[in-house]
Amino acid sequence: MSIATEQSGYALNTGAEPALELPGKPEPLHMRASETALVVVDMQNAYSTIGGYLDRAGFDVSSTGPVIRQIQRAIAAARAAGMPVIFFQNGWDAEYVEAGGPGSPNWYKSNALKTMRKEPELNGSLLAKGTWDYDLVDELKPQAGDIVIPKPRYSGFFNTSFDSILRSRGIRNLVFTGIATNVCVESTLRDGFFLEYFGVVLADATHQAGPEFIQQAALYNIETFFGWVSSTDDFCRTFGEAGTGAETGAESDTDTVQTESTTA
Ligand SMILES: C/C(=C/NC(N)=O)C(=O)O
Repeated sequence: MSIATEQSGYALNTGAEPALELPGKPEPLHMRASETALVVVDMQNAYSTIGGYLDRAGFDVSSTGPVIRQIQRAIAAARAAGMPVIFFQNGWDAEYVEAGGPGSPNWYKSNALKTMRKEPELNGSLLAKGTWDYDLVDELKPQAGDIVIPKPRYSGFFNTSFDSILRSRGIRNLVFTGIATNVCVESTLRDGFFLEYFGVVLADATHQAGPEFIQQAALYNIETFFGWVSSTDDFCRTFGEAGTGAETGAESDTDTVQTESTTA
């Protein structure tokens, strides 16, 4: 069985662009580049660099290097195919107002907030806008034409402009990369599922927060209940590998769409 995500009579689709088959589990998907976005979830120092939040909170981030390289390849392919690349950046204002206080479950469940309460000297340094921890990693800087969306909670749909950005562009398919598979990637893909978006994870371009079996559990959940699982190779082969990805590290804020986050 295969799934065709194109809709007949869709306003922004002239029908001239063929739907391409992306291999995946439990079955391949048929999608047009013009109806698809590559989503790069929270590739910040906090989540993938030694000394960042996850590392300080006791999670293993020692094997995120290959994930960064796969994301570079996926970004290069998406840009070459004319597909929007949407970067999420997770975190809050410097005073943590957006994180929510004791009236918010986030105050109790965020391991960043918990770590800072345990080690007060870290206060202000984890996931705060304007800090190294909040910054996207050097290898994955947005370029002109990319979209950057700050988000205050695990799901990229919550209190952000994500849904409006997607709907205004006629995007129906979301191809996910980033960290962490079992937290922000899965949360965003799940919310997208409820909003009728087709979500695909490139397994080797994601990394979990927790032991390796958590990665497998998240992928099982996605493949079985909420979406599809594919690979960077398949994505690049389907949409056209473009270069090595080395050029994706070049920083350029010109023309990058930086959307506002709302206060939690
Ligand atoms: C644990 C965690 C995960 N974030 C993410 N980007 O998946 C956090 O933000 O505390």
